[in-house]
Amino acid sequence: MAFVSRAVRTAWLSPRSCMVSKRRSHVFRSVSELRSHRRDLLLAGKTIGLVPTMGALHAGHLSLVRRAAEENSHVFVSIYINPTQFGQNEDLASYPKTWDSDMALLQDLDASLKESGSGGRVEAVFAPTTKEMYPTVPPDSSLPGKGTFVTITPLAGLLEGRSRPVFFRGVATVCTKLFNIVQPERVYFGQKDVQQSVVIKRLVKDLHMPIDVRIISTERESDGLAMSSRNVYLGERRRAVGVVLSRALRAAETAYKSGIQDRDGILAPAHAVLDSEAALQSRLADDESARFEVDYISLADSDNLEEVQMVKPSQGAVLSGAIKMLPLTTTRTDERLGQGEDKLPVRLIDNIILMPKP
Ligand SMILES: Nc1ncnc2c1ncn2[C@@H]1O[C@H](COP(=O)(O)OP(=O)(O)OP(=O)(O)O)[C@@H](O)[C@H]1O
Ligand SMILES: CC(C)(CO)[C@@H](O)C(=O)[O-]
Ligand code: BAL
Repeated sequence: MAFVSRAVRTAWLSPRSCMVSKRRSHVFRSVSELRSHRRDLLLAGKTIGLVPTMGALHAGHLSLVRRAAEENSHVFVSIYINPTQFGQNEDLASYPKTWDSDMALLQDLDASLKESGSGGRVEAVFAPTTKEMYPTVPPDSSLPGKGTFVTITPLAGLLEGRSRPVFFRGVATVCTKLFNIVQPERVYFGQKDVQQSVVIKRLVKDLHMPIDVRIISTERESDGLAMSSRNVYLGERRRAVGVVLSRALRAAETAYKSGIQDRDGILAPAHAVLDSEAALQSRLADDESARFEVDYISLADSDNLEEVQMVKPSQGAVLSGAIKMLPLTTTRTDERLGQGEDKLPVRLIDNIILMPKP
């Protein structure tokens, strides 16, 4: 049954929460209420797994929550679209918000955890206001920017950081805040955002945070596209072409698995897949093509994400990439468009870990 704390809290309002078989869970908006509840749980000997998210939940997020429930008695999910990680020309304003379905998904998952009778529960959602998260000065996405920030160099400037210069400063800062507020035993992040996972591990190590960082494998659509909240921007045409990134990385992985260790030998098949798809799209008419730009294809060291020329079989490496699906210039009335009618560019990222070989 639900833990009763002194904290003021809001029961989830979905009609499903009225069903007897479901447990009451809590939504915290303020730091002080959450802390009070967390203290009670600590005194009761409970363990907390935190899953930080920006909402618009999908099966990838749920796999993190499920793992957290296997390893902790209580799971906290944060839902907060953090402004400081969005550059000034990025999609902060249009980032998908699906609060009701997020709550329903978490509640259904909690009900199935209860039914299975094993593991922890989805205890609480932390959905703070921006004033609560940035109490002193309004969040700033400019460089150098005003505020209290956590920066991790040079790691945060590589790969994603080259195209999104404030991204990891924002992520490291907001995660430090979340970790300080929730004080979880364990935190759960997705492999899909591989550089983010390396940044978080570094943050926890360098700032001596007593937290275990767990990285959970990427959930994919049946054709291989990595699930992502931003996929809702992809209508059917861009969605079909977007899988090219995953195909390209798989081709490179196949080369590695066949025994190739040098950078060019591993990456050439990935570039061949991307070039051939780009050529195909450029031959199609504007109302049939979905064009994209390749930001990077990287073969890097798994600890510091510096590019490598050779993969040492004993160490493996990280193969990662990013492409930008360009807005459609001409749409047809007979096609299904994405959120925003395919007028927004969409950045897709993906990666594969090249495992060390025995
Ligand atoms: N397909 C996935 N499989 C496993 N974990 C995922 C997947 N997608 C996202 N995550 C993880 O969920 C957490 C929250 O991510 P976030 O809310 O930004 O969702 P997202 O799908 O990555 O959205 P975005 O489109 O912003 O990249 C992160 O740790 C992220 O790595
Ligand atoms: C970790 C995170 C919740 C920080 O805002 C975000 O970057 C995300 O959802 O991956
Ligand atoms: N999934 C990482 C959050 C972002 O891209 O802003």
